[in-house]
Amino acid sequence: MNDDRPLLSVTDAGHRYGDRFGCRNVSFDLWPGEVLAVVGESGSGKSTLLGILSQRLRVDEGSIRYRTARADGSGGREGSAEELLELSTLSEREVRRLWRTDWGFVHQNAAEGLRMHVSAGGNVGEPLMANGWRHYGQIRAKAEEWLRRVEIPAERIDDTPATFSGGMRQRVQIARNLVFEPRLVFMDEPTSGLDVSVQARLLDLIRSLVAELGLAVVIVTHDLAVARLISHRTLVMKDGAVIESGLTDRVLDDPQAAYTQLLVSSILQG
Ligand SMILES: Nc1ncnc2c1ncn2[C@@H]1O[C@H](COP(=O)(O)OP(=O)(O)OP(=O)(O)O)[C@@H](O)[C@H]1O
Repeated sequence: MNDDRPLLSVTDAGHRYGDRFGCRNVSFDLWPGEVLAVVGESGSGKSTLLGILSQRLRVDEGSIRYRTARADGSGGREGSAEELLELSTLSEREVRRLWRTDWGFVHQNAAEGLRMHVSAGGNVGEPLMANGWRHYGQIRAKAEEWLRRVEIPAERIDDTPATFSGGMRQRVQIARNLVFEPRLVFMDEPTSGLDVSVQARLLDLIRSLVAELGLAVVIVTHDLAVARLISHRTLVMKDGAVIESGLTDRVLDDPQAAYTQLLVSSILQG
């Protein structure tokens, strides 16, 4: 993999709801292996930004380019064939292919990212089948391996996520999203709503898997502690615009924008 060029290049991107912008003039590059946190208060445009990056929402302004390693169509996976895709020009089929081979999405609500009444093993095996795996034993072995990696006890492989705790569901969701070796993973508040101790363990797990696999991640969170723990760089959003960005430690330890200073100090005051 050529790591010297960004995987994702966002230039002045925006999305409009009617005549109002949900986010606007957003620019950044994301490299393989890099975790970018998007923080800001409710209504600041975080979900809208995640929406246009992941092609769930239309890009009304600007450009989002993604560097894929795999040639489109019926051909094999000549990993060396790289292609720079302008997301707004892709067909639905091309976007679906990216979801199958390149992109993962970890939702806040596990029910959106999992099939709650399919076994944990089935949830993790499905993306492999979508990528052409046919041999049942191999699929099952890979699902077992991934459930182990996310610390789900082997004896729970045939149980459904509906019977799991919140933390376990998120871990299955992570396994389902990483098993096919994506290059870019979107995460929308993946740890909120969980107990603090469960949250800390899950963040640790995410951090180690992301480092091990060299994934690029865009994580939306309203929790600066999450950004601190997991991200290399942080974008701070307010009223649909990026008001500050930089290395996470710099942004949180030495915030330049008055709004970021306020965010950081409100956390310090508890
Ligand atoms: N479907 C929609 N229709 C109209 N306006 C919307 C819609 N979704 C979001 N907005 C508006 O766009 C702006 C950004 O919202 P967005 O949901 O992206 O913020 P957010 O930072 O993700 O908030 P939260 O943390 O509460 O999810 C807000 O002003 C919001 O009211």
